Amino acid sequence: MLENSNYHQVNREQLVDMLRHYCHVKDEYSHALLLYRVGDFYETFFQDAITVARELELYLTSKHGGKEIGKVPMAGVPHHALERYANQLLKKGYAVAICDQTEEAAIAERERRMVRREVTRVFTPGTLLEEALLPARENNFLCALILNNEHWGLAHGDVSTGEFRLTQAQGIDMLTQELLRIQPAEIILPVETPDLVGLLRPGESAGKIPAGLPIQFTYTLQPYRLFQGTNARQTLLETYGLKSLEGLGCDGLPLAVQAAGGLLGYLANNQGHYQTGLQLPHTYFVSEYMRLDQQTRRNLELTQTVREGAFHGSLLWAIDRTMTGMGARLLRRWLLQPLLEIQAISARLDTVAELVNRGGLRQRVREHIKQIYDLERLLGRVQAGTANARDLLALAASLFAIGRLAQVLDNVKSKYLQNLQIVPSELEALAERIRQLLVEAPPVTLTEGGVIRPGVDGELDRLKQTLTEDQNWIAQLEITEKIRTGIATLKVGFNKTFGYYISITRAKSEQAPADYIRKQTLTNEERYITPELKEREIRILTLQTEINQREYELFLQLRQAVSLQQNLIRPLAQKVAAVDVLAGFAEVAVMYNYQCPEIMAGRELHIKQGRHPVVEQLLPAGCFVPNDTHLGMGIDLMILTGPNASGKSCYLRQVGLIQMLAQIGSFVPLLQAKISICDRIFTRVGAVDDLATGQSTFMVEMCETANILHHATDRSLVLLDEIGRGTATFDGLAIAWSVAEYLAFYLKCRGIFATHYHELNELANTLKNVANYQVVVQELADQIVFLHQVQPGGADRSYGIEAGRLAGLPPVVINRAREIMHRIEQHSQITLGLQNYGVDLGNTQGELPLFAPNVPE
Ligand SMILES: Nc1ncnc2c1ncn2[C@@H]1O[C@H](COP(=O)(O)OP(=O)(O)OP(=O)(O)O)[C@@H](O)[C@H]1O
Repeated sequence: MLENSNYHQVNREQLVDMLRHYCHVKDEYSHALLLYRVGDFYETFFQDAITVARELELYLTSKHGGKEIGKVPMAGVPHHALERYANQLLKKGYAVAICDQTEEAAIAERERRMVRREVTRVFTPGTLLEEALLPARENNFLCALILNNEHWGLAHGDVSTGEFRLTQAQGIDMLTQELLRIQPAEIILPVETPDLVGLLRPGESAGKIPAGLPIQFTYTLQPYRLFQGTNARQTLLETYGLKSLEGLGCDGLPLAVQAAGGLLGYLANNQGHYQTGLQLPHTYFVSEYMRLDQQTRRNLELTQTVREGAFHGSLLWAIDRTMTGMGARLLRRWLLQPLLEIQAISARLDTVAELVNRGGLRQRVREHIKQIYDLERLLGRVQAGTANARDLLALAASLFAIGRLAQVLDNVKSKYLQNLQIVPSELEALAERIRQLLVEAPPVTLTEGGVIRPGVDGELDRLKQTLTEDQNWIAQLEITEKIRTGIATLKVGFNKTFGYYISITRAKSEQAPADYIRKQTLTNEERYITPELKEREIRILTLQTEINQREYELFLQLRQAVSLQQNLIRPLAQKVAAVDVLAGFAEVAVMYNYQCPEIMAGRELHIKQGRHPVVEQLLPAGCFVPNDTHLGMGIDLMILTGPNASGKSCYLRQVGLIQMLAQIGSFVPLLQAKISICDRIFTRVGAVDDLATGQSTFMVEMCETANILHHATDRSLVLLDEIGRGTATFDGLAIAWSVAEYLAFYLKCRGIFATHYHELNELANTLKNVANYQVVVQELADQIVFLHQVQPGGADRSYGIEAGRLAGLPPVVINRAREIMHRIEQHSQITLGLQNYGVDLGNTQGELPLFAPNVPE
């Protein structure tokens, strides 16, 4: 059977009709798995069957392919379980094309031909609209990317919400970081060679995509013509009915325009009758936001924890109190794109402050927001033509809820709240129209009637009136016929095959009047029709079809009316999302006693009694020990020492997270703060082998450190935890020392350097902008008590041996270690070198001093 797995190689002339058609469709959708409707199943054949059976753990069977051909592989899924199976395939990075029967099988059967089938939908990971396939609180982005040497253009859109953004910049590294921030479900790349067009699942793209791009995403290779300059520009202009691109802010960004054109072109080609509902694109620049590389996003555990990759325990988990999917998605974006402008941050902070100070207002705002559905996704379905009556009712209910929200905002002061004071009257009217038109609890399907209220459409009411009359006539028929025939057991019934009939028991069938036409004989009864009954029946069926059609028409008109207002609904949804996020910030601030930071230009970072936002929520209430931080005014670099598990890493991250929170416009976990804007936060935390790229722990550490030293500025915040641990002690110390020196002396960035090399405390003697801090512990006779307090001064020794003792190393090992330690300290060249290292760096201008090569005689 496996010899027939390649559909390209079978002789199509010899195939049975259906499989020939399958191959024909497959030619067009070769990049996707083709699920082909046959009766109650979606079947796959040839290689697709083998793949689907393997991926979904289905039974691989076979189908007769033709006399000369024999069996071909086949695997299928029941039609009602399509979404579930398609979802599994999509998660594994496949595209799935659905080829449906587009007419009643009975019609084709009657005409003795094959039932008509065509592809009605292509699911690709980045073009999903189906609610069941999408995570509610995260975006599902489709990216399009074009490279021109070092320059690149990037467009990303979410067809389920309508968001669409463009940018252009330089440098593959920056592009990679941007992709890692967006976490696209699918990336479209142009290729010149037509036979390469297709889909590369995660991990399959190595060597097939430009070097340096991350390979963990799904890439869809598409013909270059979609991206070609004039084509792309034309696609953009036509899609949005524009004359020029000037208003979009991307006119001078040819690569961004090409990427956007490529993305729209791909959607147009792939979405069958579904339309793209992407809103007008918004142009942004990476430089508008604080730059965070993937390493820092990961180390600060912004959206997931390092160890388990879990949401629980991440910063997002700690601060997300949003109540709508729109708010949750916006918060994620804000978190990964902290702001750089004081004014913009202050606008958010002012709103949070107002909602913190006015508790009643905050509660009312949140109450109303809770009643608002995911307007962005509802609108996405409206645009795609998949929204049903329930969706429109949810949309109307949301618009009403926004109206009520507007009313509680009548005397607010902050910008974000004022933005929601007025709901456009067109939208109020639209919500009213939806409510008046649709019944309260409509069915999911749209073509079987029962959707539109009585009294809203004269035509529909007239049809329904006639239908009722006919139905009443039939209901009466039983009574009148009983009287006419004198048969008390006479009944009027209905079945799908014969329609309405008059039923008389066999015993009484003799008494049937002459105008009764016998239709069916059963064991105990005879069934009849009369010409008039048949006529009424035809009328009823026709009326029912007309009513359903009219209802559907009215619904489509209503959906169209909603669609026409998308330019009013979308911005309103975004305003609601922003208030949802900010009201969530206020809620967190009140719950955990966060304070408003004073945001400043310059380099100052003053934190009084700062706390780690996540650890404090994970520890029992009141257990977290707050600590101060002062950087940027005299002291730029803190050398932080302290025993294992004393809290160094926690403190380091806490400072980074407070800085982050301030720049996304949230209150911060501390007593008082002055926080200056950072251009970037860099982190080097812990050591994890990067097995994926085959780098050792130490090499990963060095690469990350090199990246920091190349890119940090005096406006950056650098958080380093344990540099130089993965090599020999002396190498490690030497590297740690020179890195710290470079940061403080050359770069003058603000930073914290946590280390077990207490020798680094010597640096503070030579560099004025370096200060020593330690996390203090209390040493009792047989144990160390962790106080988690950060205090000025350096630890004069490390506590590694102590930690070993607490962990249960045998006493003989511990004692021997102490002895060795003592001897090393006495004879160490490092100690001697540091002791003799006497250049006053504080007075040195612009030159980095050299170590005195002070080897003892
Ligand atoms: N300020 C604090 N208040 C209360 N508990 C804290 C505080 N800081 C840290 N802890 C607790 O101490 C534990 C150890 O902290 P952390 O991992 O930061 O230590 P460390 O000094 O970096 O250790 P190592 O040097 O072994 O990496 C944390 O998991 C946390 O539960």
